[in-house]
Amino acid sequence: MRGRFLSLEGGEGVGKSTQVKRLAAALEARGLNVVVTREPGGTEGAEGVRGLLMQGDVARWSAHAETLLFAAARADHVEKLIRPAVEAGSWVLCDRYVGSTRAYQGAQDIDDAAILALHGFGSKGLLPDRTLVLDLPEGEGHARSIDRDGGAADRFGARGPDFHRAVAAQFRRIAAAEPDRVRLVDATGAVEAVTAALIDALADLLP
Ligand SMILES: Nc1ncnc2c1ncn2[C@@H]1O[C@H](COP(=O)(O)OP(=O)(O)OP(=O)(O)O)[C@@H](O)[C@H]1O
Ligand SMILES: Cc1cn([C@H]2C[C@H](O)[C@@H](COP(=O)(O)O)O2)c(=O)[nH]c1=O
Repeated sequence: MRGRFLSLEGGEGVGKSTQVKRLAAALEARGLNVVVTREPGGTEGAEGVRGLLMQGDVARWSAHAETLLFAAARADHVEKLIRPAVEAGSWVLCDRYVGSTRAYQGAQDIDDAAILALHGFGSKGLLPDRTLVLDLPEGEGHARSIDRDGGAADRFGARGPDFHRAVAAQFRRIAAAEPDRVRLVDATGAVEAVTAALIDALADLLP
């Protein structure tokens, strides 16, 4: 039987990595076989592209070049890991996916239709069965990231508050436009409360 494909999305420091692990444990406790992965990355080739994307100066890549690199990494990830695992019956939990391209590159004026067309070409348009977008009030994710990293930032984290506000707005726009597939989840509570809210937002998919 086919498994399921779920993605966790949201801005910097909202708790995606924390919740992917907790959600995986909760699904495994229900007897499901779970594969945890992330973007950019997840396969050897895509992790190589991650290095190119995350390191260096903010201006190292234009928004257009960045969009192509994310799509190329995703095509490899989908072909070699995500699609085979779902077809083999696993539940794949992905920390970021094409929603992040729509939000982060969309926030740099890359057209949403162009991103989806590229996704159609590179990854045969594979979309998660459910995308869970963790949402925090402005500045809270950044504050959590500073606590976690002590101020060190990659090419995206280093951008200013206007950029991160635009990213959050894009995530909210996507969730409002696709309410059946994409759910906005309040990430302000304690980790246990956020996990419970995520499981709630998946209830109709669970066996
Ligand atoms: N519900 C929560 N309440 C308070 N702190 C939290 C909560 N969830 C996660 N954190 C903490 O916030 C920090 C960021 O969490 P995490 O690394 O999971 O976020 P992320 O969304 O994966 O970040 P990034 O986008 O930068 O990869 C970590 O130090 C984590 O322990
Ligand atoms: C998949 C994807 C990611 N990004 C950005 C978002 C983050 O700033 C980094 C990834 O860092 P993380 O610590 O692993 O969350 O990359 C993006 O701009 N576009 C994308 O498609």
